[in-house]
Amino acid sequence: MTAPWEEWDHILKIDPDKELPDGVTYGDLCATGTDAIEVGGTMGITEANMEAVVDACSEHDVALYQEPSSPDVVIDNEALEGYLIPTVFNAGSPFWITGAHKEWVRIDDGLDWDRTTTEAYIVMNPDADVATYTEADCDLEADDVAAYAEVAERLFGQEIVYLEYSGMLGDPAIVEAASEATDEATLFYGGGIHDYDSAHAMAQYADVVVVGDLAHEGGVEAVRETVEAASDA
Ligand SMILES: CC(C)=CCC/C(C)=C/CC/C(C)=C/CC/C(C)=C/COP(=O)(O)OP(=O)(O)O
Ligand SMILES: O=P(O)(O)OC[C@@H](O)CO
Ligand SMILES: [Mg+2]
Repeated sequence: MTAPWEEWDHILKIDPDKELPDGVTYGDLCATGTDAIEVGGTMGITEANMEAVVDACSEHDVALYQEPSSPDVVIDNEALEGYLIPTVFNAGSPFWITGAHKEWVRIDDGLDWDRTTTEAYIVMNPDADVATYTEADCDLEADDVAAYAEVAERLFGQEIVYLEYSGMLGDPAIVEAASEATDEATLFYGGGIHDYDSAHAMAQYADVVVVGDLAHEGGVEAVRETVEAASDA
């Protein structure tokens, strides 16, 4: 059976702790042509702000996924297609690799495994909240990244490898290296995509590009351009 993300080119990541630009609604963002909305962020995430965004998007015809940053913000909402759970391969503490996951399973006894998948994160921008939060070792060359991607796919059976440059545009040569190192896994790229060209540059090598801050800082047209670039690439 094909997983949904194998068919995707573009994800819009909405951070429930951030405002939308003036005049932009969640409905407008859902209608940009993106393949899926991922609701998540690192700081300031609560069950309440997660619910609010999921409810606002649920009236629109787009696949909705939650990407929780910790077990206590996972919500049980029928509008969700599924849960994409990060595990940070280059984290400084095992808590962000398997520890938080163990706590989640220990505390919650009704997990919906059929709708739950992990994302094997490789965090690349040392200045991003997610890097400080997980104490990630971002001092990685292309061959390190390629090796992490291969380990994620081959040794850990990860369906999704996520190259995360949150807040900055990454190096296309590194995205290319990760792409060459993966075969079955779907490669997500996220970070700094702000227009057609930046989306196109990353989508040449990544299977799926993730656009985050632009949803909060740009306009609907800017997001739409990135959707077009991802499908053209
Ligand atoms: C086990 C469960 C349910 C959760 C744990 C999940 C893990 C390991 C989370 C650690 C990595 C993390 C915080 C992922 C969240 C998604 C993400 C990277 C959002 C973008 O981060 P930034 O752009 O740095 O954050 P802000 O935009 O909020 O500053
Ligand atoms: O916010 P930006 O920089 O677009 O990054 C997108 C996403 O990868 C963040 O988790
Ligand atoms: Mg961000």
